[in-house]
Amino acid sequence: MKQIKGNFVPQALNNTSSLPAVSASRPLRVALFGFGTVGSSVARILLESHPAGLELSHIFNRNVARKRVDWVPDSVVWTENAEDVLQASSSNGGPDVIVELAGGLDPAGNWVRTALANGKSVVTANKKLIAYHGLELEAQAAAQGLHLLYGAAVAGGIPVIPGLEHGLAGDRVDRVEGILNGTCNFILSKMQEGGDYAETLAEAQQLGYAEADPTEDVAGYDARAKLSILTRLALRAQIHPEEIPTRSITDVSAIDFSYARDLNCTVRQIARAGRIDGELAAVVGPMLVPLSSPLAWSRGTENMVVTTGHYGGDVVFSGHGAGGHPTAVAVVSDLVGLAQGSCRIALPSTPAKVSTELEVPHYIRFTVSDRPGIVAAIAGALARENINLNAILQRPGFPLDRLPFVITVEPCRTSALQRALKEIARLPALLEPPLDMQILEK
Ligand SMILES: NC(=O)C1=CN([C@@H]2O[C@H](COP(=O)(O)OP(=O)(O)OC[C@H]3O[C@@H](n4cnc5c(N)ncnc54)[C@H](OP(=O)(O)O)[C@@H]3O)[C@@H](O)[C@H]2O)C=CC1
Ligand SMILES: N[C@@H](CC=O)C(=O)O
Repeated sequence: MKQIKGNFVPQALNNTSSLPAVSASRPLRVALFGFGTVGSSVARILLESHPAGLELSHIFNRNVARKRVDWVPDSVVWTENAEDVLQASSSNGGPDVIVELAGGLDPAGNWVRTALANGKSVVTANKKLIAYHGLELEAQAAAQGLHLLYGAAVAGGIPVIPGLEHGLAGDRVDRVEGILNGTCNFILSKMQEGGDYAETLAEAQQLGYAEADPTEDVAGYDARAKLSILTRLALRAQIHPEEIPTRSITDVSAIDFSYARDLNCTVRQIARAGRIDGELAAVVGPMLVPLSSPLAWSRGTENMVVTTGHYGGDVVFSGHGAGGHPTAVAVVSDLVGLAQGSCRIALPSTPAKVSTELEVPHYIRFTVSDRPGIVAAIAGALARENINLNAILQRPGFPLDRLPFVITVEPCRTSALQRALKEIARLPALLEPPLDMQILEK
């Protein structure tokens, strides 16, 4: 496996930009839209490191007065009027580049469209916007000889997007799999050590890792947006994020870590997509990860992406996938690329449909009011779908009126397992729907 860690600036391949480059008479003027966790870190790096060819000129945010900080020089314009900045001509003191760091589809999408329409290139970390409207926005940018860069949109500070575009364009990637949400990894890796779900989520919010609405993180919507971007760039298949079957981590509890440990595994939120028998399969959710897998070693906000290429084999990208400074590094790297006149490699992609059929082993946790015949009834429902049991695990010490136990099954088709679980869910002894998680095989 080849390891790529940290961040790198893509090599300039050609220069079709209509932007002034570093060698031009003045630096690129940069306007930040959004001065929150990532926006303030981008400002810090621009002002502390002074990357060549870049000048922070504007900061836009709603209710901007409360955002002012003394470490930003007086030359920077603070404003709460987005239109003024977007319409300001760059030949008359207006910005050359808009850095969108507010998040969400609207009004961020409109700012990006207006910026491009007014001749300004855009850098963004907004995975939701890119997952839902990236193709349209890239076409708008290209039509005007401008750039739309979003290296921070997947896996925060890890250069996965530049790595796919500049490092793996020569391969045919058949599979992409990994940990794409820092908040979920922060929560699950702390739960593995005995931490409490709600307390850890609150901590992730306080540290600026979570989305403005943390449901985006825990329900898997953030990871599925990132997976759809990766699927387009790595597998060259355009899929709508909402087509990806997605499961929340909220149903995972402490007992699942105990049973996972008995199986030499832990639990992580995994996003995976691949071509299987000519079909494109994609899924996001909590899964059992063998302790021997590098994915199990990730802690806190670490993300990890493993791509499998037809010619080059596995490549692993790892690092911090959330947090102001790591994410800002990716944003500033895009800006440095713009200032140096580098441009993205266009990776062609075509529309695809997501197959929901996978053939993988599963972990299923049942919570029952104990009575004779439950295991036989469950085994019968699985057998009717031709699903083979692998193991039955029952830890002692739980009350009989609320008993959690686990069955693992051999690789089986998703649709067959869903039919069996539907039948099992009707058993009167079941106190809650079974929790079903895929088990990663390596
Ligand atoms: N945080 C992270 O680790 C990562 C974040 N990202 C992405 O980066 C982007 C920014 O994230 P982050 O910095 O964490 O978010 P924050 O919520 O910390 O910052 C967003 C900023 O934008 C402002 N803002 C939001 N909506 C508007 C609006 N309609 N008008 C004016 N100002 C607005 C907010 O103002 P106010 O204070 O009033 O809410 C806030 O200052 C998002 O797209 C996120 O998904 C990507 C990778 C990692
Ligand atoms: N909320 C996201 C931030 C980075 O994309 C995460 O936790 O990964």
